Amino acid sequence: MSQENPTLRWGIIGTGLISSWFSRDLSLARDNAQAIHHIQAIGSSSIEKGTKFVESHLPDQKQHPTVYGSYEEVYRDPNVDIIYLGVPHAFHKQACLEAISHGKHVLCEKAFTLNAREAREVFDAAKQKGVFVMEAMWTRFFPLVKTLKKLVHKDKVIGDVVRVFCDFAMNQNFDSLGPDSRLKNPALGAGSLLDIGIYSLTWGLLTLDSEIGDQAQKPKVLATQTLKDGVDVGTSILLAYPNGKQGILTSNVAVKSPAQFCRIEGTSGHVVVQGFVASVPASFTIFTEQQPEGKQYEFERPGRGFYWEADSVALDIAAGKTESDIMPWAETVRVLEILDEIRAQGGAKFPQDQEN
Ligand SMILES: NC(=O)C1=CN([C@@H]2O[C@H](COP(=O)(O)OP(=O)(O)OC[C@H]3O[C@@H](n4cnc5c(N)ncnc54)[C@H](OP(=O)(O)O)[C@@H]3O)[C@@H](O)[C@H]2O)C=CC1
Ligand SMILES: O=C1OC[C@@H](O)[C@H](O)[C@H]1O
Repeated sequence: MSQENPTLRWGIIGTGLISSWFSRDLSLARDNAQAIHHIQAIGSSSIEKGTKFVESHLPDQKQHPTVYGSYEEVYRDPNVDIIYLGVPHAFHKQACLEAISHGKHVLCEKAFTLNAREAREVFDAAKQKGVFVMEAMWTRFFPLVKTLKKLVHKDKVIGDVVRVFCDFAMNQNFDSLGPDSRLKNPALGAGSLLDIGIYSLTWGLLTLDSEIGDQAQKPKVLATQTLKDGVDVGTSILLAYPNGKQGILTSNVAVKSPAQFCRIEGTSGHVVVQGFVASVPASFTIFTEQQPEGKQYEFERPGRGFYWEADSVALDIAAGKTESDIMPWAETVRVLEILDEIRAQGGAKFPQDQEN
């Protein structure tokens, strides 16, 4: 690691599954790290839970993080540079606004907010405070994705992209979940779409178009959802682009997708992306007339791969930026506008949609 690598001091909010994955990855020793990450503080609903989190997931930290029994104390901690939000979607807007009001930078889990209106409110606040804010759509930061985008959009290895299929399905044992689960309670943003369908949509958007945010083309959106007690357990999306390209993108909480979760079809070949699920691509294979047997590209991924987005955030903040070029504010808003349209057509509603 070079001396010039920037250092970020993180305050982790919420001690559930994703915070454990993210914190462990930040603590991983890596050869090609581009930043130094310190977990400075943990914010939890109780000191006991926060302490247990540190013991379970960060036992080897040289300097143990400060554990707070509230989120607000983390926002107030002068030794914290950036807040990582690992709480259910429904709390993202309020937590972002509170962190920003204390002048903290924010990396907020996907889905960034419940709808596009909430996201605009957060970005307006970030703009006023001049702080960095980003949706933690970590998959976009995988080296695999960067390489794939170059091969598809710049080198045109499969000609012009015509169709993209992507599926993220996993059995979440929906029927056995309690009513307070974030995967079951509409007030917590439950449903396959914001939890996992957002990845299928992401693969469609980044492979059907080389541009993102305001520069991207605006596809027509057609969608249907299967609802159980008002929660979508399955969503199917068709993105229809003005020039005829189509994305067929799906999510489901009752079955598991096969490992080949994405196929990108072009005028002179196709690419298959493989991985355990669509959030964690591991390799892809390019099939062309010249290589009908396929050429596979594999990528190393020590730990889980959350450090790629974290390094990118650290470099952006060190450069004085308030948003990422890879996941800019306009792209987060665009994704949420599409998710809003899908829900309007499919029928999944959140109580917060009614708020002004
Ligand atoms: N990038 C990725 O791969 C993944 C991203 N996620 C995203 O992370 C977020 C959190 O998901 P996940 O970690 O699975 O959720 P968990 O239920 O495992 O943890 C959420 C944590 O948020 C805090 N919390 C505050 N209020 C509530 C509430 N009313 N109900 C439940 N938890 C509450 C709790 O921490 P405490 O008690 O300590 O305050 C809880 O442990 C979601 O937005 C999800 O989309 C999730 C999994 C993977
Ligand atoms: O982002 C996610 O990816 C992995 C899933 O297990 C999880 O439910 C989801 O939030």
